[in-house]
Amino acid sequence: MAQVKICGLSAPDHVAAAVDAGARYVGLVFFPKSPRAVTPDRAAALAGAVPPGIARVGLFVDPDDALLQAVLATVPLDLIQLHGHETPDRVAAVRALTGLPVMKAVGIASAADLPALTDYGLVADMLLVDAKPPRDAVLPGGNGLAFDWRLLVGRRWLRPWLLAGGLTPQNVAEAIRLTGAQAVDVSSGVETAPGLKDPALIRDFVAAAARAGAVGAPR
Ligand SMILES: O=C(O)c1ccccc1N[C@@H]1O[C@H](COP(=O)(O)O)[C@@H](O)[C@H]1O
Repeated sequence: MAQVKICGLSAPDHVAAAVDAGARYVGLVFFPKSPRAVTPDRAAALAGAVPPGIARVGLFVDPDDALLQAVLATVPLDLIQLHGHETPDRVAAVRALTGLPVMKAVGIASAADLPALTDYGLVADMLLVDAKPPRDAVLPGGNGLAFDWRLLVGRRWLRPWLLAGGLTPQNVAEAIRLTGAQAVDVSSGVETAPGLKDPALIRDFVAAAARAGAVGAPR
């Protein structure tokens, strides 16, 4: 059964929908340019409504130490997601600073992007294999863009990984079947407008991922 992360939750009913549907991870975005961004106070209230056993993931884009410390002083997080241009050294530094496991996102557009997953696997606790954003994109992720999943066939990395990028209730089963992903991450694909999560789409997504994972090739 594939595990699911629902990212970009910004309202209590989004969190309730993700929890009720069976998500294993919930994501809170601390990147001001995102339509899903939350303040630390709002995030603290949302994180407080997440039951034990579901990981609260804080998503950051090239954060400085001050931002990480300010958020962590207010918001109980279980995992840090780095979704910018953080170097391997910076990933290691964020782990040391926060004392939390770090998931590093790597953007994929072609086979030339795959070695970065090996490099980051040496320092991160988890990997997020996402679509590479277009050059002029405002957001480095959360754009609803998929990549060619066939690039991942037969690949293995040092760390547990999640597949992301343009996943939807309609395509997640095929993505899992092709890549063998044991965990998937979604934001735009369970929204009716940027930042507006839809409980029915969240339910459909988790159900589709669970069904696909039950018959998919585990790794
Ligand atoms: O969701 C955002 O707003 C976001 C902002 C900045 C960096 C990453 C962001 N989201 C992450 O991107 C993946 C893919 O999103 P999508 O499903 O294609 O919309 C998502 O899973 C988030 O982890």
